Amino acid sequence: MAETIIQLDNVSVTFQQKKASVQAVKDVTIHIQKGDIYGIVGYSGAGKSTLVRVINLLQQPTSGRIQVGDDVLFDNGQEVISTKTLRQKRRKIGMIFQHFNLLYEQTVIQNVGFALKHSNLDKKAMQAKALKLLDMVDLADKADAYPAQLSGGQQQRVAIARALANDPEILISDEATSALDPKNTNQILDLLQRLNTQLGLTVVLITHEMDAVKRIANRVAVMDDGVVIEEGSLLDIFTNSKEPLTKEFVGAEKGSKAIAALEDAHLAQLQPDEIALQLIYFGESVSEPLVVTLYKNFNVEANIIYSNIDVLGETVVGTNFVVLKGTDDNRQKAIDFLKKANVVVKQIKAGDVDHG
Ligand SMILES: Nc1ncnc2c1ncn2[C@@H]1O[C@H](COP(=O)(O)OP(=O)(O)OP(=O)(O)O)[C@@H](O)[C@H]1O
Repeated sequence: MAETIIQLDNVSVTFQQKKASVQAVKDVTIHIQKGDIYGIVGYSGAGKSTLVRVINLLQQPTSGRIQVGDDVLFDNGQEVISTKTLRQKRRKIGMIFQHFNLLYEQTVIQNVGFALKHSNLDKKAMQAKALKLLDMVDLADKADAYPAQLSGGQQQRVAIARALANDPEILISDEATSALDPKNTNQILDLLQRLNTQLGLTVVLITHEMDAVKRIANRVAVMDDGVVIEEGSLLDIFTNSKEPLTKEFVGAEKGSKAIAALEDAHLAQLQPDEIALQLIYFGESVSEPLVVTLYKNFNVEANIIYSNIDVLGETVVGTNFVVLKGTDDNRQKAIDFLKKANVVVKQIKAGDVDHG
């Protein structure tokens, strides 16, 4: 059974400034399961960084409850954990940022070793552990280099090795790929995914890039103006988003334009024996066999108006907008058949645009 590792309940953060107060986080509740790669998406200023900083109480909330693992850190407006336990707890929560925050006058291995200074390891064991961590991020050969001699992606990998020094259970990645080019971005994301699998590391991935989330996250929260406006599994968010901002992030706008075109071209002119549908399918089913099968088995013609294929993590997701033509009975049989084949079927009616 899934085990909740981060539990934020009704968390709010208000910054008091001289003249005004800023409510950066408003009554947010999210529960992150152990082993999740949990994406938090939103535009700049949405409150993402503030929200994740409350996880290890780098930011004190104004109200709400925070539990990490078995420990309640904050409740009823105050810290409910000793300073010592909080310090230990923080070591089990690694963080990486857009700017790598490395020590530039120290070598790569010294940078990683620095994070071990509170461990009980002697110098030799520290050295060995730092090297092992560098090996984990494929940088053992750069141990004696200086950060400035490394690419941005490599520097971020050093930061990841450092963040893993105290064997954390949670890694918070706050826009860690925002300063990197697409190739380095993907390498870092793939590394986070590998660490998630190999170490069972729970990853909280803050980003404004939906592509990053799409590549590795299994759950997603969308934030806007301090509020989590939508939350769900990656597939849900991509195939069944409700909020306009979520749709904007997942690029469903493209789909909605297709629906608009569909409306213009077809919806107004649908014949009594026609129906317009949006079909979403996962994995192997592809449009061609579908069209043939519907015709062969049910004597229903399927006219594909728009088709798109996306890759979400390991899953291929296809979206088709089609017009089915056939008798009422046969169309219904075709729809039943599609649903049985795990295709999500949504009817599109004029004036009732479902962006999906
Ligand atoms: N220490 C602070 N004092 C006052 N206001 C703050 C403070 N930190 C953040 N804010 C405000 O809180 C809001 C949320 O900021 P936050 O950095 O959490 O957003 P974000 O989604 O992480 O954006 P970004 O990616 O740009 O950092 C913003 O309006 C910001 O100006």
